[in-house]
This record gives sequence, structure tokens and C-alpha cells, in this order.
Amino acid sequence: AAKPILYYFDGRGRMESVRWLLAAAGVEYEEVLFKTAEDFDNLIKSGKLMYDQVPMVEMDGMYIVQTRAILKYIATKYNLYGQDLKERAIIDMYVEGMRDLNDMMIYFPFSLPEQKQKILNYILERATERFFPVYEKALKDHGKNYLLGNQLSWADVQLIEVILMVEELKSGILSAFPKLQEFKARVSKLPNIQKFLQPGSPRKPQEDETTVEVVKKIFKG
Ligand SMILES: N[C@@H](CCC(=O)N[C@@H](CS(=O)(=O)O)C(=O)NCC(=O)O)C(=O)O
Repeated sequence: AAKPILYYFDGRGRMESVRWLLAAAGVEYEEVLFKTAEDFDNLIKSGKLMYDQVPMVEMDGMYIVQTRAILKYIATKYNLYGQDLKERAIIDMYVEGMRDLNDMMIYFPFSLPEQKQKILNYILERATERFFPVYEKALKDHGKNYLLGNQLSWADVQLIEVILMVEELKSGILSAFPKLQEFKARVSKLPNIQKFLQPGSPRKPQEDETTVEVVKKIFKG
């Protein structure tokens, strides 16, 4: 079958969670990484973007848009979305919470310089007071390897992505979360994840000022 094609700018943004999930599923993919507003306008003119927005993933004859729709499709297709309705609800509770944290970090590079410190403090406070304690408790309560027990799921892939992003903002942030430290070490060694963490993989670097300026030009933000 044809490889999925990811259409986005050359950065993390909303698409990075899709890159992580496909990597965890061991699925190779192509990327169309546009650099200019013209590239994006041409993609819009192609009629492939339901809402004239990206992320968009072309796979299985579909032009899938809306980040959550893309992630759910991939998680379901590659059996990373639990074994039944209840497990899917638990995974949704985990991934939607992490999306709240993830979205704060996606927007962070685009915040005004004078607001950066305040927003950073808020992100770190939410990560350590609201979100990480949930996942630490889940791992502690059942004593198994993954959030849902012994089966890797989308929730674990989102968690490792979020842990690494928060650590980029403040290293040592996991010091109060021993189970999350073990989880990070364990999941980072899974072959598909380990490969994605190697240099040269499709994983994108932390957004920097240059990327922020490019993104603003592309989306005329
Ligand atoms: N709810 C959508 C939001 C998508 C979105 O806002 N995309 C931006 C690009 S980015 O924010 O993901 O970088 C876009 O296409 N903006 C162009 C526009 O909205 O006209 C999703 O989750 O995919």
C-alpha cells in the first residue's frame, strides 16, 4: 500500500503527535513540508483541505484533516486504541488531557516575549500539579508497564511525546515522578520509538524563532 503523506509546515505544531503515532506503529510515511504561503495556497486550491487547514494526512484514499480525527484513525487502524469501548474511553481521557497540555506547548513559541515567562510557569505548574500526577498514579496503582496495563496504546505514545516536550522546557521536571522516569526509560527503548528518537528521523526539532517567523508568513498569522 502507498505510504501515508503528511502535509504540513516544516515544524512540530499539531502534526508532531501524528508523526509520533505513525512512528510508534512502525509505519513509514512521506512528508510534504511547505515553506511559503504560496505553497499553502496551492494546497488549498487543490481542494484537498476540507477546511482549508492543515494538518492533513493522505492515506487509504482519504485526505484526513483535523488533528484528532487523524490520530483516532491511525490509533484504530494500528490497534493502539484499546480492546473495547471502556478502554477507548480511558485512552480518550488520557490523550485529551495531554492534548490540553500539548496545545499550551504548541502555542508557547508564538507567545509574546513579555508573556513567555508567565506562560512557561503556567505550563510547568499544570504539568507537575495537574497532568503528571494522573499518569504517575495510574502507573503506580497497577504496577504495569503502560498506562492501560501491559498493552502499549496511543496514550503511551502521547505521554512520551509530552514528557520529552516538558523536559525541553525544564530539565529534571520528572524528579518528583519516579514511575514516569521508569516509563520514559522503558518506552524510549521500544524499537520503533528508539528509531524515531535517533537523529535523522522525521521527528522535528523544538520550534525556534526562525520557524515561528516562517509559520506566521505561511498562515499570514
Ligand atoms: N482544529 C484543527 C486546527 C487546525 C489549524 O488551526 N491549522 C492551522 C495551521 S497550525 O495551527 O496547525 O500550524 C491552519 O491551517 N491555519 C490556516 C487557517 O486556519 O487559515 C486541527 O486540529 O487540525
